[in-house]
Amino acid sequence: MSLLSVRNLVIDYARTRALDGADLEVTQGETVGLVGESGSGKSTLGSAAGRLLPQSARRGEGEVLVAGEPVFELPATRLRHLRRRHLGFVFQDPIASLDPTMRVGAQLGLVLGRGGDVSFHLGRVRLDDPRVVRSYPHQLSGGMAQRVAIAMAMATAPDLLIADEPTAALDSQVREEVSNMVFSLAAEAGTSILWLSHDLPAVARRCDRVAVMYGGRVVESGPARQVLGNPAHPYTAALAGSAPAAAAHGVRLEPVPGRPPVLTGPAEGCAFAPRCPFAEERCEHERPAPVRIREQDVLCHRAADLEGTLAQRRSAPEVSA
Ligand SMILES: Nc1ncnc2c1ncn2[C@@H]1O[C@H](COP(=O)(O)OP(=O)(O)OP(=O)(O)O)[C@@H](O)[C@H]1O
Ligand code: NI
Repeated sequence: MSLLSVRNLVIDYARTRALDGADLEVTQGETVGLVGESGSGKSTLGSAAGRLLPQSARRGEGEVLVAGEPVFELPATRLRHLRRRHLGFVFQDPIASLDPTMRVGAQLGLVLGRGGDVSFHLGRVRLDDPRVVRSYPHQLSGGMAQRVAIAMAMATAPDLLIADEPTAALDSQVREEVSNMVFSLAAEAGTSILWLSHDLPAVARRCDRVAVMYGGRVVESGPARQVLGNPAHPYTAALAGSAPAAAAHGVRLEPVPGRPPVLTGPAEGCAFAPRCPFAEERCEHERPAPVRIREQDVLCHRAADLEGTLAQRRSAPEVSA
């Protein structure tokens, strides 16, 4: 069953078009990596799932269903219920997501409600030290604060956890530990994960499926190893081709020559066309409709012609970093 269903979602911030018709499905129990360069719309899509967008955001078209409920149409009480029962969020900056004026134990206690076992939930993220319960967020290291945030997000065993680069700000040793924690807690609870990330190798290792964003749309999605190992979209091929090198140097992905678009309205054609080595005339003027290539859903006019050629092209000079 589809737990999260995003259909043709259009989101604008004043003059910036952040989502330009994004589609995404997450089913029960699966882990989905959401990848793409900075500004491609990952955070906007993740936040839209809980209608947690900033005030300035406007939904133009499309819908978001969580457990079948239309998130943007719900009255406040049902929306609160949905967020509390079905969704969990963790963000990049754990300190900012915690209340600075409240001790950790008290915050977790609020989420758990009466009779909730605070030390049990802290124990699950290996923070059994009683001093943690009495600490204020700023007294914790980044890794500890993120574990508190994870304990809070997972305390209610949500159906879906949306994790927006929760390890990006952490040291590399802590990063692996925190990722392991999220994925094992979610597996135990049967929680699906939408994992927003720049770390392609980690997504390939951990996620069942991956969705690749470009210019506010999901341009390719499918089984993670298929999509990243045998891409059907030229953008995925470029991204996957340079990922290991980029990850090894600990830098954020900057894989494809040229700059990603900043849209101010609907893209006229394929947003990747100006950077695409395979673009034809129609790519500039016609918006690509989804096509199915093997196990992948792809937004590319040339996907069928290019089938089977992109995996080898990963080392070709025009698409590598
Ligand atoms: N609050 C905001 N106000 C105005 N524009 C915004 C706001 N948040 C995001 N944007 C713009 O919307 C587009 C999508 O941004 P978003 O943060 O969703 O991308 P992202 O893929 O999460 O990027 P990153 O990898 O850097 O986190 C970008 O052009 C960004 O500048
Ligand atoms: Ni983001």
